Amino acid sequence: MAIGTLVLLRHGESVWNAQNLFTGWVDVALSDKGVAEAIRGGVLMREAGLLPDIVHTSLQRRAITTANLALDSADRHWIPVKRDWRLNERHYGALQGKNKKETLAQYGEEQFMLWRRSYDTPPPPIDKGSEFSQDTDPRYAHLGDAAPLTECLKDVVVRLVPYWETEIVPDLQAGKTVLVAAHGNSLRALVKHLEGISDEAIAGLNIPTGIPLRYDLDDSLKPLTLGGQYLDPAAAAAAISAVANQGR
Ligand SMILES: O=C(O)[C@@H](CO)OP(=O)(O)O
Repeated sequence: MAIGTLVLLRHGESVWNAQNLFTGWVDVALSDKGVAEAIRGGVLMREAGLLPDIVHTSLQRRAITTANLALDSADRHWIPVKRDWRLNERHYGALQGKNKKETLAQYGEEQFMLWRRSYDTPPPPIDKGSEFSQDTDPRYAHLGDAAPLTECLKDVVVRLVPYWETEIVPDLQAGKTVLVAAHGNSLRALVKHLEGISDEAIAGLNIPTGIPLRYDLDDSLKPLTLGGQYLDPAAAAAAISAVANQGR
């Protein structure tokens, strides 16, 4: 059977995206704009005839709500769903809850970009028990000491690729159209793996909120079109530069 189609969807704008705060594992809701983006994402899928057979989401509200809204407007609200922490946003450590602009002003451009976009420099770990820590969150209790207190993108690749291989690839190999509703950095990690992007070049890749990104794959799961295809390329281009310039 031919390999199925992969559709990546970053959640719609969250209330913390709107306030320019580092978010990571903090479970914030979509903003009104994010709700509209999610609904439109589903309309774009429906108009493109790209109808998911199964959806994979993180354990975070902004991705789950986005998937629900998008699938509802695509009339695919009834498909099976799998959720896993491995699709979560990168844990942003002690930066969670901090304003990006203030962090840039306090630490300078080099440190700020090292924390945001370097492949292997994690922010300082979050203190357990602090306001924006998830160490007592029941949805991560099964992780025990393996629950991260901070992550760099490399850490996300390490936890995400096994989920890709064991849970998502079999769905694609069964010929399904697979929607992955996740986050800016977990999707950057997945695209890095899919396209074999170098540790340096991945710093320049940003993913916009709420615009489905289609990947057609060959038999060895390599993308037929590098970069995939956004269902609204003009909106994606504008939103990508806005993500890149956050903090400024
Ligand atoms: O704050 C976050 O969790 C992420 C995504 O919104 O931010 P950034 O793009 O700065 O990695």
